[in-house]
Amino acid sequence: MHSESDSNSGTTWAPRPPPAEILERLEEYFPEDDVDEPVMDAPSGDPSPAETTADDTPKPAAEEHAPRKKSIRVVAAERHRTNPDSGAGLAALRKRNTKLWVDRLEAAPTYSQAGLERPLPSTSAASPAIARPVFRWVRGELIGRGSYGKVYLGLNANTGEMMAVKQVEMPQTSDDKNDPRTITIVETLKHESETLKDLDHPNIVQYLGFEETPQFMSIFLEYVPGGSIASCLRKHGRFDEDVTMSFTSQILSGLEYLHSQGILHRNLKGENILLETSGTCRISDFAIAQRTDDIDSADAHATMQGTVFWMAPEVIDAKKGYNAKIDIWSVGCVVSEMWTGQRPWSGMEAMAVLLHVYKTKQGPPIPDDINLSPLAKDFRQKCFAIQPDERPTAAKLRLHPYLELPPDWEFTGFK
Ligand SMILES: Nc1ncnc2c1ncn2[C@@H]1O[C@H](COP(=O)(O)OP(=O)(O)OP(=O)(O)O)[C@@H](O)[C@H]1O
Repeated sequence: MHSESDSNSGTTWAPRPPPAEILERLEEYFPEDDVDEPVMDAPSGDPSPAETTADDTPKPAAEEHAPRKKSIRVVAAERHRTNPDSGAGLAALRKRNTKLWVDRLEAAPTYSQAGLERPLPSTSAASPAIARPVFRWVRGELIGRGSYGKVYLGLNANTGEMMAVKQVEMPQTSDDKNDPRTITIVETLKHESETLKDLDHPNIVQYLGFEETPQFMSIFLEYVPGGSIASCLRKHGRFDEDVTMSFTSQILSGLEYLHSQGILHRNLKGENILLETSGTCRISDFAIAQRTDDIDSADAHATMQGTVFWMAPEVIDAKKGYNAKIDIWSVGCVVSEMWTGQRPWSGMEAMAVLLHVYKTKQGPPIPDDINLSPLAKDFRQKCFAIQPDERPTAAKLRLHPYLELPPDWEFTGFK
């Protein structure tokens, strides 16, 4: 088994293994299943899901009744050959194809190889009437752990696509079923699924599906191999300015989209921004995201939610409510992380920060040895304006001259 630290044996800077490496050592990353056992139906001429269109043309009888069996390794290798992981454009295309494939299965569910397949109930808990879609998947090694669940590597055995599977255990005993913490954990994952399921943007982690079995509730997400901004800062130290500018623009682009959908993220921090090896940022962790009818007006029922070091003053003093501008403050904190290589308010305990921000309404300081340009200082000031209304929207902040990069700039990894 691989730990987070030893799984980076490839040539990439990314702390998680890239799909090509996983493919090479599939049996190590998916130890719970026999990846070489021929199990997947593979009628001759079956197109890869990425090429699949709604083709109802009847097949010759001989072809229809002569299924071959393929192993998961073969399916995954075929997928990787036709669609190697490379860049946001392809990734976006791949995401839509995966969704299509699930829809297609929904229309014609097949239940065959026991043990390998796990039936998916409706992608929406609120619409139980929909036929249960199926895709067969296998669970691999643990790649992350959060306060609400565990995240595993997963493989869609129908398409060969790598996934991240965020799972929580379903309560089994009557004590568990009445335990408020267990109930919260399950409800939180359902809430995250509901929030993510309709989102589609290159800077938001792509949702692929939802499953509930008697043992587990799971959501399927696109596998993002680069780790988080926070883990890359821990590994490589503070980023070069152009990388910080690029990542900030992308975070703001994802946030502009989220706000346009009436969603407040409420927990933006370096740990929750995942990276593709191409340098594409994906906002993740929608556990406490909130839908609102009007992102500009302060919600009277707002509660103190989020992670203290990234929290805006009006979240700490939530009596008057807050609006989407709390996410802009948090963006300022994430940019501080990238400038300094440290979490905001480094060296201070949560309670002290809470009191300090409540009293002073100031953003986290930048150490003296870090010289910010006048444009960077202006950007920072705008994020940490005390009055939420004086903070720019994500759409406006994205146009700040601090973020201007040469048009031919490309991410080439961390030094
Ligand atoms: N799509 C993904 N691809 C790769 N790794 C992922 C993916 N989603 C999550 N992870 C990993 O799993 C970890 C935990 O995920 P996540 O933050 O979503 O869980 P959580 O329980 O909501 O955490 P939190 O305590 O921050 O609320 C992440 O830090 C990341 O390392």
